[in-house]
Amino acid sequence: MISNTDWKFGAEQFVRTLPDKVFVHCSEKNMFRLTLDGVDVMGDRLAEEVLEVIQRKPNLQKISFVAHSVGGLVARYAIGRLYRPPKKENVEDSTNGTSIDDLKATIGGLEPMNFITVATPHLGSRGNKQVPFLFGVPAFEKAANLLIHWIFKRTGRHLFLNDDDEGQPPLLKRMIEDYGDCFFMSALRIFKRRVAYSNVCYDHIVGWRTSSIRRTIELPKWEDYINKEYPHIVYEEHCKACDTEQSELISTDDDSFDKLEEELVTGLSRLSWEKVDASFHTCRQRARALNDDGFVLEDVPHLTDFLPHLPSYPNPLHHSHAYAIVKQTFVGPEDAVAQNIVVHKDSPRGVHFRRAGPREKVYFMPEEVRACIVTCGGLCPGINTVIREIVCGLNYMYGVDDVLGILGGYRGFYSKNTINLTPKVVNDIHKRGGTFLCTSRGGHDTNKIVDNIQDRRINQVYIIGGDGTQRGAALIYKEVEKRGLQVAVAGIPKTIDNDIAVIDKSFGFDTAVEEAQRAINAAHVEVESVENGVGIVKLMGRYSGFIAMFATLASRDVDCCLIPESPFYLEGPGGLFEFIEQRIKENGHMVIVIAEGAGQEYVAQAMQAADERDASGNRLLLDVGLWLTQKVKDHFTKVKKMEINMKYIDPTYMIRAIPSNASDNIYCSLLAQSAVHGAMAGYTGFTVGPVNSRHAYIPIARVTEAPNTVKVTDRMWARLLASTNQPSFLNSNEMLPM
Ligand SMILES: Nc1ncnc2c1ncn2[C@@H]1O[C@H](COP(=O)(O)OP(=O)(O)O)[C@@H](O)[C@H]1O
Ligand SMILES: O=P(O)(O)OC[C@H]1O[C@](O)(COP(=O)(O)O)[C@@H](O)[C@@H]1O
Ligand SMILES: [Mg+2]
Repeated sequence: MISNTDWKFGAEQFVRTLPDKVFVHCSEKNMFRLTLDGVDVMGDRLAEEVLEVIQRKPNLQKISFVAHSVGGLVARYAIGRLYRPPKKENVEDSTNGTSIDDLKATIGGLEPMNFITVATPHLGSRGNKQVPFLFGVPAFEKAANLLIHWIFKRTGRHLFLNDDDEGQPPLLKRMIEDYGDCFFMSALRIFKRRVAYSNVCYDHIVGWRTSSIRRTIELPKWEDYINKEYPHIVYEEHCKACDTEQSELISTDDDSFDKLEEELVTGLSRLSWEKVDASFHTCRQRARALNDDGFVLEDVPHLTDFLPHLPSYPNPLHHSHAYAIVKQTFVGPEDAVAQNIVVHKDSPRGVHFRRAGPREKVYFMPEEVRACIVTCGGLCPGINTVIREIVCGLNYMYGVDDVLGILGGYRGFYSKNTINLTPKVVNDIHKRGGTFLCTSRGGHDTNKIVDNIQDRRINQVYIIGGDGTQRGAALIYKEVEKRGLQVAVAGIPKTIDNDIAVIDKSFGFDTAVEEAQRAINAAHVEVESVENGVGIVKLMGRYSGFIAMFATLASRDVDCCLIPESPFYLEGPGGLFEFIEQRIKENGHMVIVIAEGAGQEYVAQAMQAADERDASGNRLLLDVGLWLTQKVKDHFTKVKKMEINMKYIDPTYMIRAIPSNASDNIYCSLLAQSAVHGAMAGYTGFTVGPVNSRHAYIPIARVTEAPNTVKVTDRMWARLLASTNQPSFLNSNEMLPM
């Protein structure tokens, strides 16, 4: 849905692009309920408004119209009123004696240039699938025809072609001729270009045919068309003027044939039109849907979306000796990464993301780049590797040497201190855990951050952080776009919990799983060495139990794994106590791994704790490991009168604080390089990450809209249950009192 604000924004951008050359007036005379007054009444108002503007701005020479929806019809009516025919008294050309038009026809005295309509119902809206939300059901369309004037008043009658002012033909029919003192067609004809933009799908009010002035039988070959620059444009056609006589009208017995509609198509086709079909298939960012095979590109924004005249330069990698031998140095402009790689023979190709990597052209001169890096949220192994590789990647691959480290998370943007990051400064940091730049939660103020970006003349922002951080990055990108700044915003997803959607896994997760083995192993050694030993290991995982699940699967020493996604209960048949007893009897000991977010409601109940939040708004977790240890101990000593040896290990922060392992180090380097390539190539508002093992640029909203959680209905969880043979706690709905 395009709103008033969107148009105002577009107008501002247009003026910004051509300062002093254009004046844009956004019509104000037909707002709100005034839109119900009828196309003619609104057209008269618009004509008056245009004349007032022309009077106020005597230097104007040319005029163009950009009109949306019914506004396109109103504008067509208005130009019919504003048309000024060529002056009659033609001047005699003294050189060859021929007569020439000294003055051409005008629109209100100005030279007509572009007449652009966007989703305008040129053929009206009655029947024949012209209003998609009526689903093409004739009964609905007939009912709408009868009822429309109750809702949309006079405008409704005009759109449904059932107006008959004093026996005159419907207005839209009158508008395909010069009619009375309105020069509808003459006016439209004298514009240099007429352009009709239409939505191929997902426009529930104005169908594709009526907005693109086409007959049902005229289906364009969308599948053969590719627009590399604007992927949401799925077809463009220059239709020449076609002067068909009314008698030659195409006629058919088909029910859907509507004579009046046919007359409108024929009438308007007497003029040439540029027709542009757009598809915003997923309603997310830029996306392109090709009609036949269901290929969808969920694209990321590019700086040229809002700075169309940004110059580009050859990628310096053209001259890199390292890349000289690579067969394909640059990623192809059409390369995409499929989100789903398991498909059926006939299934649509589905969602794809733009493949990450270096591009032929870059939109920054290396010496003009001032980049900054910020790290936010909790720690995670590998952050320093990402920082190091952004700095080195920018420097070694693109010759950028101005990189600032923002200290202490988002709030570091407001502090005076930054640190200059050079390859030398960051040379060894990947060997250390934590973040060289420090981090924080909370303190995100979009406007203040973007003010600082502007003040410091930063033009590339690399933001390393989890879901909260990426939400903040999306706001920064939006504000940058609103201000029209040449600033690329790149997000690098970080979280030890692996709770970020779309990407295969987050960096540091592997390291965490590996490190968790040491704690599990310690617990196992401890409980094996005593009688009736029960070990509990708490691992991180606020909402997602991935670390617990993978650590359990990897270790094989774990008897039971508890995660937030799979509720458990303690007492009664199928409960945890029963299982512990059984395992102790069988093996003499047992090990439980519990993710910190599991069973929180029980702990909160037991401790009568209030719902507390951290500075970022994340729920503060209660210590479920401690609670469970106490519960198990109480149950066996007090109820079962059985001596057990409890060992509780909480290695959470120890795991998070270590440097990344070898495979995470490589992963972090690739992430950083992909981010650098993306920003240099002018992409912005993106998160980078591997999708089915290939790095891709993903719209930020896609990774933040829902967290990645363990699907207990997937085979992976079944594998875990099979490996531990623990209860599935599936009858947890019939939970017994704790
Ligand atoms: N919805 C949000 N909008 C803007 N900024 C946010 C949002 N959620 C979190 N942030 C900011 O992102 C940073 C890190 O968020 P947090 O949730 O603590 O960690 P993580 O990004 O690792 O999930 C904090 O500075 C916080 O203020
Ligand atoms: O104590 P802190 O530093 O606030 O962090 C604790 C939380 O951070 C996490 O590591 C997740 O951090 P993020 O939200 O930054 O990804 C959780 O596993 C844990 O619950
Ligand atoms: Mg988070």
